[in-house]
Amino acid sequence: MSLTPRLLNLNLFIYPGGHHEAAWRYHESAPDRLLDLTYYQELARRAEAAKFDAIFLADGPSLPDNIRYASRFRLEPFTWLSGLAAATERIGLIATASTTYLEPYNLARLFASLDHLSRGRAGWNIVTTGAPQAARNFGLDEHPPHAERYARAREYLDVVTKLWDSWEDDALLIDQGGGVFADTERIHPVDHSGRLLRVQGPLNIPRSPQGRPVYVQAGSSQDGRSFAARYAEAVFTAHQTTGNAREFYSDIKARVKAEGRDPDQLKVLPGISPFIGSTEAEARRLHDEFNELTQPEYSLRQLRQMLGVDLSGHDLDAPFPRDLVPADGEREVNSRFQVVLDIVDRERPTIRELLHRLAGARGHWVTVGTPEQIADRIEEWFVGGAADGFNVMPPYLTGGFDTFVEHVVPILRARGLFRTEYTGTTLRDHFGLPRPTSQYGPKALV
Ligand SMILES: Cc1cc2nc3c(=O)[nH]c(=O)nc-3n(C[C@H](O)[C@H](O)[C@H](O)COP(=O)(O)O)c2cc1C
Repeated sequence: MSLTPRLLNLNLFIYPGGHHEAAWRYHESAPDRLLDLTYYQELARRAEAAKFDAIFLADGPSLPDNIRYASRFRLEPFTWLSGLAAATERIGLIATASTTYLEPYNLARLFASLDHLSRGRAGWNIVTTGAPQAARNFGLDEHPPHAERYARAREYLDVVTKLWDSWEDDALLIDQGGGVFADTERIHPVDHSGRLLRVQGPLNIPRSPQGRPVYVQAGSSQDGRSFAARYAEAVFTAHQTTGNAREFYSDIKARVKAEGRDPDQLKVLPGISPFIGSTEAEARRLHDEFNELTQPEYSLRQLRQMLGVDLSGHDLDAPFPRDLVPADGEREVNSRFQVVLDIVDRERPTIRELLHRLAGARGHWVTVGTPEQIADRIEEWFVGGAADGFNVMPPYLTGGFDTFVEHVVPILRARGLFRTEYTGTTLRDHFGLPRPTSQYGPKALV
C-alpha cells in the first residue's frame, strides 16, 4: 500500500484549435496559428506551470475526410513534441504512433531519441490505427482486419521492448583514457524472427533515461483490453457516465491483476471536455454558442464513421432512427460505437441533439458547469473507482484550457487531489511508475 497520497494524473490532450468540431470558428480561437510552433510552446509552458503530467497528441497517417469543415489536419507528433521538449523541462510528452504503419526499428529510434532529448519524458500512445483510408497511403489495398492488427501489435511490443533494452544501462563507458566509448559486450542484438516481424538489432542509440517510453494504450474491445492488461501503463478511454467508467476501470484493473501485474501500475485516464462558466447558465450559453457554429455536413459524416449509418437528408429535428443502426455496420472504432449507442438508448435524442452531444469531443465526456461543479464531478470519478485521472480536452484553445487551469485546478489542489509541485523529473516519476530494467541487463546476483 503506497504511503504517498493518491493524486490525480492530468494530461492536456491537444487537438489543433480545440476538441469541439467548431472550435476554429469561435471568435476567441486563433485558426491562423495552428501551424505555429510558438502557439503550442506557449500552451505547453502553461500546462507545465499548472504541473500537468503530460501533453498528449493523437495521430493518424491519413487526412480525415472532414477537413473541409474542421481544423482536423495532423502535424507529425515527434516533430511537434521535439519542439515542445525544447520549451519545457518537466511535463511529459506522449506521442501516438501506429504499430500497423511504422516499422519497429524506426519507431524504437524515434521514441528513444525523444526520451533522451527530453531527459526522460516520452510516452507512447500505442495504436493499431482505426482509419481504413490509411492503408492506401502505404501501398495496401485493404486495411488489415482488427484482430490481425492486434496480433501484429503484440509481436511488435515484444520486438521494440527488446530494442529499447538492447543496450544495458552501463554499456556507455566514455572512457577517454582507455579509449573505449562503449562496452560492446553489453550491447545485444535482439535477433527477432517471428510470425510477422524480423528485426536483428541492436538499437543504434544507448538505453534512454526511462529505459523505454511509458506505454499508453486506448483499446476498448476485448482485444484492446487484453492488450492493455499485458503491456499498458496508462489507458485512455471514453465514457459518458460514472457507471460505464467504473465498469471499464474495474475490468481493466482485474485484467492487469490476472496478468500478474500490480493494478496501481496502470493508470486509467478517461477524457473530459469541460465548458466552464461563472454560473451554470453562463456555461450552458457557452456550450450552446459552440453548437450553433457546428455544420451538419461535418457532424453527419462523423456520425457515419461512428455508427455506420448515413443520415444525410433526414429531418435533423426528428427522433434519432435507432432501427437504422446496423448491428455490424462498417465503422472505424467499435468502442466509440457502444458509447454513442448508449447515449441514444439512454437519452432518446433527436438527430440534431445527438450531433450536438458528439460535437464537443467525439463521444468523450463533455461536462458543462461552474468550476466547483466540474471539480465535484472529477472528484466523484476519482474517488469513486472510475478514474485515476483525466485527459483534459479543452473544447477550444487556448481559452478553454486557461479557464480550467485558473479556476478548476486550484479547487482540486485545495481538496488535496492534485499536485502542487512536481516531485520528479520524468514522465514515469509523474505517473508513479518504476523504471524497467533491461531484459539483457546483468542477471541479478543470487
Ligand atoms: C483518448 C483516445 C485517444 C485515441 N487516439 C487515437 C489516435 O491518435 N490514433 C488512432 O489511430 N486511434 C486512437 N484512438 C483509438 C484507439 O487506439 C482504439 O483503436 C479505439 O479506442 C478502439 O479500441 P479497439 O481498437 O480496442 O476497438 C484513441 C482512443 C482514445 C480513447
